[in-house]
Amino acid sequence: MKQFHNFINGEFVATGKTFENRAPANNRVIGLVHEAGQSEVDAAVAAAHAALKGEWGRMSVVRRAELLHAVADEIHRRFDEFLEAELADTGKPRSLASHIDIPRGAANFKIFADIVKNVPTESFQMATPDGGTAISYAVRSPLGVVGVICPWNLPLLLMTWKVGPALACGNAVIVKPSEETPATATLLGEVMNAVGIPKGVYQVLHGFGPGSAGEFITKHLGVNGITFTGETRTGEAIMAAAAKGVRPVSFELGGKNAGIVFADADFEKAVAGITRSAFENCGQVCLGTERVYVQRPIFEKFVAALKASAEGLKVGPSHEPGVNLGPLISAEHKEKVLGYYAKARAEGATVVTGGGVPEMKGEFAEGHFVLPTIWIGLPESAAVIREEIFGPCCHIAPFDTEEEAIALANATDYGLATTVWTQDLGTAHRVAAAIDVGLCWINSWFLRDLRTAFGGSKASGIGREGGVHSLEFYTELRNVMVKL
Ligand SMILES: NC(=O)C1=CN([C@@H]2O[C@H](COP(=O)(O)OP(=O)(O)OC[C@H]3O[C@@H](n4cnc5c(N)ncnc54)[C@H](O)[C@@H]3O)[C@@H](O)[C@H]2O)C=CC1
Ligand SMILES: O=Cc1ccc(S(=O)(=O)O)cc1
Repeated sequence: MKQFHNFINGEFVATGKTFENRAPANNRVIGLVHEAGQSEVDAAVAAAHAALKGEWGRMSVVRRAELLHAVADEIHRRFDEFLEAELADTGKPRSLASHIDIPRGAANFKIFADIVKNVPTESFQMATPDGGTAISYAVRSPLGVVGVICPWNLPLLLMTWKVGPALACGNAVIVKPSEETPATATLLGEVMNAVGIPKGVYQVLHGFGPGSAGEFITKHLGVNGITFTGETRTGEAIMAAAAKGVRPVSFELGGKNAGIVFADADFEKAVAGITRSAFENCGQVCLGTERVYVQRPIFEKFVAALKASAEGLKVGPSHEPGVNLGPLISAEHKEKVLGYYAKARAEGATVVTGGGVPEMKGEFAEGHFVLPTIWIGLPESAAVIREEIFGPCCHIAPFDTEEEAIALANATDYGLATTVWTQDLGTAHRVAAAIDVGLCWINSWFLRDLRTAFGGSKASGIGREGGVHSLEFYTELRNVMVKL
C-alpha cells in the first residue's frame, strides 16, 4: 500500500497515525496518509525559520529564480508521475489533468520566478523644509513562514499557485494539502530535494482541518501569514485563528457564479462556453457557473442546445478515451451533490437533463459519478440557486433587460466570477463594470493570464493573487527615507 509521508526539513516523516486515501473512481483505498500532529507542526515551523535564517534567507533573487525554474523543469521531467498521482487522487479526465493541472503546476514556478526578478519597487524624491532633498525607496522582504492550506479540486495547480510566488519572494512554506488529495504535494517534496531547494523551505504536513494539521498550522504564532483556498466557512475559521497575532490572510473562497447569455451572442460559442463553465472538472471549479441567465428571445433554443451538449458529455474514469466528466471527489461530496439534485426536484424544478447517477460497470459502480444536470423553472429563492453546490449542474432562467441580468447576477453573497456572452462591446463593458465580482470573462471562461489579479469580492475572498498582486501578499514592503 502506498504511504504518504509528511515532508519536514527535507525528510519524509511517518507519524504512525494514518488515514485512508481513496480513489474517487472506484472508492478503493489507494494509500495511507500519515497525519501530522502538533509536534510535527512545531518541527516544521522551527525548520522553516531556520531556513529563513540560513542559506535560503541569504540567497540572491537570481539564484532563487534559477532554482524555481529547475523545480518547473523537474516537474516536466517527471510529468507522468505527477499526472498519475493527480489522476489517482481526483479521478479527473486524463486530458484535463495533462493539459491544465500538471503544466500549470510547473508554470506557476516559472512565472513568479520571472516576475520577482523584473518587478521594480517605487522611489520618490521630495524637497525637505530646510531646502534640501530626500529620497524614499521601497524594498521588499519576505513575509516569513507562510501556511498554505489547499483544497482538492485542482490540487497541484492551486497549491503551486501559492507556493510559486511565496518561494519566489523568499519565504518558507508549510503546505497542508487537502486530506482528499495528498499525492502531488508529497511528490513535490522529492522534486525540491532533487533540485537543491534548501531543507525547511518547502514542507508538507498532512491531515484534516479542526483538531488536526490545518488548525495547528493556522493557530501557530510562528506562521507569519496564511494563504487559503477553500470553502467560505473554513475561511471564517482560519480568519479567527489568524486574528491571534494579527497575521495576514489571503483567501480564495467559494462562489455561486452567474453566466449571462445575451440574445446577440455567438450562439454556438456561448453553448460551448457554458458547457465548459458548468461541467468542467465535474463542476468542481470555484469559477464554475451554477446560475445561467439567458435573454428571453433565445431562452428555449439555448436550453435545448445546452441539454444536447450536456447529454453529449461522456462520464467515466480518467483512463477511458473521450471522457469529459470524472467522478466527484468523495462519497461525502456525492451525497451533498445528490442532496441538491433531490432538493431541486422537491422545490419544483423541471429537470431538463440528468438529476441522478449514471450506470457504471464493474468496479466503477462504486465510484462517485453523477450526471451533468440542468434545471429550469425555479424561483431565485431556491436552494440550488442560492447555495454553492460544487457539482456538474446549473439552473437556467430567462431575463429581459441588461439591468435585470445584472441584478440577478449580483443577488448573491458571493462575488467570485462571471461569464458574459454578447457580441455588443457596449453591453460587454457595461455589464463587466456593474457585476460585483473579482473576475469577469467576456465571451470566454477560465482564460488565464497569470500576470493578472485573481480573487473574489464579498464572501468569495480577501485580497488578490497573481502577477505583482501576489508580491503584495508574500512580501513586506519597507520604505527607506534618505535625507540627502
Ligand atoms: N476561490 C477559489 O479560488 C477557490 C475556491 N474553492 C472552494 O473550495 C471549496 C472546495 O474545497 P474543499 O477542499 O472542500 O474546501 P475546505 O474549505 O473544506 O478545505 C480546504 C482545506 O482547508 C482545510 N481545513 C478545513 N477546515 C480547516 C480549519 N478549521 N483550519 C485550517 N484548515 C482547515 C482542509 O483540510 C483543506 O485542506 C469550495 O467551496 C470552492 O468554492 C476551491 C477552489 C478555488
Ligand atoms: O477552482 C478554482 C481556481 C481555479 C483556477 C485558479 S488559477 O487559474 O490558478 O488562478 C484559481 C482557482
